[in-house]
Amino acid sequence: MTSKKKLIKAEQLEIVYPKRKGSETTPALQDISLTVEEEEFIAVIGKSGAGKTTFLRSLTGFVRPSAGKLVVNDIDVMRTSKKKIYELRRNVATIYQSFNLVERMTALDNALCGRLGYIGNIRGLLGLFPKKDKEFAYRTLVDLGLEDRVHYRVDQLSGGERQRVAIARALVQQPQIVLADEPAASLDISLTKFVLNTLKDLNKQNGLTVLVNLHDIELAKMYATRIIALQRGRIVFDGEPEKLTEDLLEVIYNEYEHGEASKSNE
Ligand SMILES: Nc1ncnc2c1ncn2[C@@H]1O[C@H](COP(=O)(O)OP(=O)(O)OP(=O)(O)O)[C@@H](O)[C@H]1O
Repeated sequence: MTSKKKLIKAEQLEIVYPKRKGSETTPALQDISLTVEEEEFIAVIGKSGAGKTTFLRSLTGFVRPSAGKLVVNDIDVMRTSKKKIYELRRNVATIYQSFNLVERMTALDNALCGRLGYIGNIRGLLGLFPKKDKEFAYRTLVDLGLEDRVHYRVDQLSGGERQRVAIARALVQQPQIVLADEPAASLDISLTKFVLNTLKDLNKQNGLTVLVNLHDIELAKMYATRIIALQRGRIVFDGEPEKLTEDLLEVIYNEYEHGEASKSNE
């Protein structure tokens, strides 16, 4: 049996954001040690502010770790050159909570942006994408149910349609890893499942590695083969979904309520 490639290796990773006026500096992430192998489908869960987005952003060098070690796709994110970071971002696509689309461009042109890492910004700005890239972007939008929206400007699309354009752009990139930050946020449940099914199919059929931040525990359990739970920047669970107990979920999601309750009982 061939062993799977380790795509992400984090060792005692710590991330501290610069201090804001009048606030204390507490690490957004601390003591994060984990390994992600190719073809995993991981859901990252935790309360708002637990560090989920920070973790995903660190994987493509958008947030710089303060301590520890982080290697993604054989690139040491903390010590590498800008050129290598761009190379990394070509192989690791991100679907953002806020989509990050170019509003005045069409769905097709936004999807084509997924090819920029391959042809360069200048050719991209001039729209000099190879025919096969254009066909691929078109097909991907059609597969995501946007056939009659391909030539619409993004600012004319609904939230769910924009989300699908953002997914198309990520898939057109043909990445090894997809990071999805709360892809369910602006979608109704049937569209959410459609998006997660799409990622799951690519995970199973093409070996795509997926890390997805999810608020919805039921969806996390339904789709992921591994769940990582964060609480105040630390990993409090990392394992198979069936091992995540109700008791632990209660601790992770109701910590503040319990804190308040215990204070009022003092
Ligand atoms: N740019 C920033 N500057 C300073 N602090 C930040 C910044 N971004 C996030 N934080 C802080 O880091 C912590 C983790 O935030 P993060 O956005 O990673 O959490 P999250 O689990 O993704 O939350 P949500 O589910 O609400 O998106 C929070 O305390 C947040 O206030």
